Amino acid sequence: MVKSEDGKKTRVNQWYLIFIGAAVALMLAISFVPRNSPGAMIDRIKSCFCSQEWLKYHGLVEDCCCEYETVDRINVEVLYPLLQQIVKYPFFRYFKVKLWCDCPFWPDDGLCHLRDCSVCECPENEFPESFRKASGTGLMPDKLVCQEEKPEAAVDRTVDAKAFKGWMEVDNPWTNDDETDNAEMTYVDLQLNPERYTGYSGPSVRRIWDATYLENCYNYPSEECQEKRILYKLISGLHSSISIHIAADYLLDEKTNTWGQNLSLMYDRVLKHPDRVRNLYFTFLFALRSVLKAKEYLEQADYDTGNPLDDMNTQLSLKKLLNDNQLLSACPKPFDEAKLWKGQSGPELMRQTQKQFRNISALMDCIGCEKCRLWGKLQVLGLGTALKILFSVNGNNPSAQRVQLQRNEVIASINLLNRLSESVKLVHEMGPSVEQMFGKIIGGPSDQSNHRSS
Ligand SMILES: Cc1cc2nc3c(=O)[nH]c(=O)nc-3n(C[C@H](O)[C@H](O)[C@H](O)COP(=O)(O)OP(=O)(O)OC[C@H]3O[C@@H](n4cnc5c(N)ncnc54)[C@H](O)[C@@H]3O)c2cc1C
Repeated sequence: MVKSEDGKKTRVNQWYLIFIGAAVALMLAISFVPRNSPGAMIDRIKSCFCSQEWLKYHGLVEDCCCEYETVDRINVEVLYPLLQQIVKYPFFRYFKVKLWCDCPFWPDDGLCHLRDCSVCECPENEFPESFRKASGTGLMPDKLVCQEEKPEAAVDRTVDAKAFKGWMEVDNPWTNDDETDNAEMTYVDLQLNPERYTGYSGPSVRRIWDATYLENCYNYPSEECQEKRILYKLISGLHSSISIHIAADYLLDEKTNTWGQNLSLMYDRVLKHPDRVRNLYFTFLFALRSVLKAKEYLEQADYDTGNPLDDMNTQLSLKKLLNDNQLLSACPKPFDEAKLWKGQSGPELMRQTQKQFRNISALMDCIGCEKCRLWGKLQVLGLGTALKILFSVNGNNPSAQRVQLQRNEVIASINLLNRLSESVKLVHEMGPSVEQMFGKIIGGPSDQSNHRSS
């Protein structure tokens, strides 16, 4: 009896010890999950996160006709998946761009004014025959380009030579570049050159952003005028999107070439500043409105690149996006352009703003990193095209002139919309937890212990 009582006690003690052991093991396991791994941290935070903070992004997006919650929903359910498909088709992959940097503002910069300051391309005889054929459309002349040294900043110029057919050539009054085909133009495959961290930083790029904000939008925020505010918000929204892409695809370890997310950078540059997040949503809705307004033109445009199946799918996917019931009923007019340029000073204000935006477009030629210049030019052309669509065409007046777009403008508009859609999705999905992590738990913006900032 006693023996069996003892045995019972021993068994109870054993179970007790096993239980304690398991609990200790579990606690140790939890504490050894890499605390600095962003994924692990986000999961831990998600479990105790209260979404109150994120409520600051709710209701109508300022100056727009659509709510934050609706934007997030239609983006995740409609826009993002369709745009991701569309930009991979040949028509939207190849962008024509002048990569030389002829900075018209500060020729003594030392970075950008020299045409022979960097990469030499392969001699013609080393270049595949099929690519050489495309040189008639401007593939090869850009032999020497300027850029800072980082290898990740260089543009990969490999293209599919079948993809080029002529389109209408009409000038865009909002942009600086002459978009017509000429010897300085290069075709670039955007899929080979993702917008991501390039290591481009320092005083030369600061000068460009400063010039963009200070010289062109210097009156903001005291400026009362809505039109000026809108130009500022477009640039700020684009800036947020560029920063989100840098943070989302960052070179975490140069030695091992490890790429990943830099959450502290995402927080410091964008999420910490609610106005920058709001401007991102604004710019997204502005770009979306312009694409929806050009629906008729986009549905009928010629997407022929010599790849019949891809070209048919390009048109079908675009039609699906432009006619999506969920999108059109949730957010029929994302932005109301008819409110602008009213009153006596309207036309003069429009001329001024157009000139300012052309300056911003010209500033892209001062960017001392090829890949940044490529995406800077594409997205500024996308914004210029949105401005052209919204303000050169009067949608309520059937006799008004129909919008005429160049092929490159269409490519820029859709790729810009896709970039903004990616950024909005990232901010929506990661914003609350990243904000909680860096704003509260770690102790604020100055904490850089997890990642190196550029
Ligand atoms: C057109 C363009 C494209 C670029 N593309 C790339 C790229 O693809 N990859 C890459 O690695 N680098 C790119 N860069 C460089 C990048 O944008 C930063 O300039 C660089 O990483 C240095 O960042 P920073 O910390 O100095 O802050 P920056 O981003 O340069 O910001 C400078 C200042 O502008 C203000 N500011 C910042 N964000 C906003 C905002 N959203 N709204 C209003 N004001 C703001 C702040 O006062 C900030 O201190 C690009 C630059 C330009 C001009």
